[in-house]
Amino acid sequence: MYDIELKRITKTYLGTDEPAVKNLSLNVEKGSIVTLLGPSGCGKSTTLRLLAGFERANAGSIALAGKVVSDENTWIPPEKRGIGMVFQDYALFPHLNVFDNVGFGYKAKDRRARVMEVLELVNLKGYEKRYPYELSGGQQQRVALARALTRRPVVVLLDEPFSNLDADLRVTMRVEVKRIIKEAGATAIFVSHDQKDALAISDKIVVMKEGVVQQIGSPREIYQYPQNRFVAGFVGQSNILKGQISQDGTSVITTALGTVPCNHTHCMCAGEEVCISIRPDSLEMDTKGHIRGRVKEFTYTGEVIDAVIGIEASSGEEQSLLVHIHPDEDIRVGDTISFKILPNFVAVVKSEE
Ligand SMILES: Nc1ncnc2c1ncn2[C@@H]1O[C@H](COP(=O)(O)OP(=O)(O)OP(=O)(O)O)[C@@H](O)[C@H]1O
Repeated sequence: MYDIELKRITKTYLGTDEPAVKNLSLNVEKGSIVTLLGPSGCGKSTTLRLLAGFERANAGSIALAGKVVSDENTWIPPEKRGIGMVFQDYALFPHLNVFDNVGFGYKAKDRRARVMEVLELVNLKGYEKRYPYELSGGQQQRVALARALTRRPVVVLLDEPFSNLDADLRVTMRVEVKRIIKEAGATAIFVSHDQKDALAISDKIVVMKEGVVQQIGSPREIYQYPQNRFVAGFVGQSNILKGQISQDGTSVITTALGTVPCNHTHCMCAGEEVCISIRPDSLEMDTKGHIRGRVKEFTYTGEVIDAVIGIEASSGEEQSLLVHIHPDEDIRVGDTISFKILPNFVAVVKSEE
């Protein structure tokens, strides 16, 4: 059962030529968390606004919990769509305390009990009488989320909810927000331009560029097996190489750096010329490895060493590869290092999206 069904949605704003969203189709299963991920201007906020009913699509249909809310002949206004929203700046009412913010617009008999229930869910019991200015950024976000959940919405929409939080709090709130949404049993759509947020929080990620969906998949699918060059470069780092599938059609690709193993064998034909994406994680230092190169530069980040390795290609030219090296290794610029390639983070990618 899908809680959200978008069918061939197109939206062109008045006075513009190019659609902000082109022919977008997406089904979201009940209780799952989906992130719309992409660079600025890719159409993710427009998609959220179409779902909320703040904008109307030029073509296509939108159904929520099995009921059409927008198509050529149907228009259900935002307040009747059963949607909870969390805005980027939280949009709390400054003159209302936490209890009244969370209970705002909720007039049912169980108001007190329901507000206390959601406050407990977001771990803010005891904060009912505080005003927004008396709360930290993370607490304000919890209030915003609680308010979005009070009316038991079919769908919760969250627009860049982590962008105002500092790095540490962001990591904590990713885990917390996911827990809260799952415990509430809500179906949620996030908008984000941050790949780490998207990978951490989502059941499914929709990668968008210029209004067009590039790939829909689980975080693991998107990271391990990006379908095109854009996804490979936008979600994480990647080395893109040209290669040729081996003539016997096995999962081996011949490149200027030698042969590369690849587990992801979709759309492969023997002898086909392809592009491959090799994540920096799939190159492992190994004295017996057949790829040898010279350290050109590196950055120590604590978790990993980001190194650029210059490798002599079969053409005689030097090719640079981005590699993640264990932070324990004591490498210097100019060192010669050998690598082997692990197939798990190698994918054939389309060059055109
Ligand atoms: N009200 C509007 N009128 C005209 N064009 C608009 C309007 N809102 C957005 N656009 C255009 O539509 C395209 C998609 O914008 P949208 O806000 O959906 O992108 P986004 O991916 O959410 O970007 P950001 O991350 O910067 O918010 C952009 O080219 C933008 O300039």
